[in-house]
Amino acid sequence: MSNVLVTYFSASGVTKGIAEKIASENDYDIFEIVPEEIYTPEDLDWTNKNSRSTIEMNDKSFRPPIADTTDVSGYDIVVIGFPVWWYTAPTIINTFIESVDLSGKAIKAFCTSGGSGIDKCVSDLASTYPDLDFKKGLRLTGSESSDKIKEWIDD
Ligand SMILES: Cc1cc2nc3c(=O)[nH]c(=O)nc-3n(C[C@H](O)[C@H](O)[C@H](O)COP(=O)(O)O)c2cc1C
Repeated sequence: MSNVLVTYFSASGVTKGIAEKIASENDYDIFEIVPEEIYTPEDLDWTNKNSRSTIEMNDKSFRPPIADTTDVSGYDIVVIGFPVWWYTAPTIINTFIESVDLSGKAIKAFCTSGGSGIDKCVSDLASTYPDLDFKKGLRLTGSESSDKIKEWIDD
């Protein structure tokens, strides 16, 4: 049996609900990636080119500071959940990835979104971190069966 850690970032609660469900149903440990400065609804306004999220996502080298990190050394599989922002993972996911040692671990990314898929998110992360082992990702809406999610994690 593999040791699984579920990590996630969630700005408005959707990803959080799904991550908590995955962790509680399977008895996995869970870690929330919390920004040092919480995103306000104004920060998340993607229709405003001057909002915090728009400005941040226009500079893919920016790393939004996180309040805390965690020890991933005891896990074989690290799940990373996030909302899609501008067709990819929010850069706070990069902050987290760079704060831990994920080498040798199977990384399983899942996203929630308004419709955008996970594949570009995973390929963007894989090209930024070519030495890490990103497995096939999954876009979740909350209506998927627990079995389907478990199968994806165990695959
Ligand atoms: C700044 C920003 C950019 C977004 N960009 C996309 C996008 O490119 N494609 C998409 O389908 N949804 C996009 N969304 C919608 C979110 O991915 C979706 O609402 C997600 O489920 C929110 O998750 P959360 O509540 O865990 O933060 C965006 C939302 C925000 C705030």
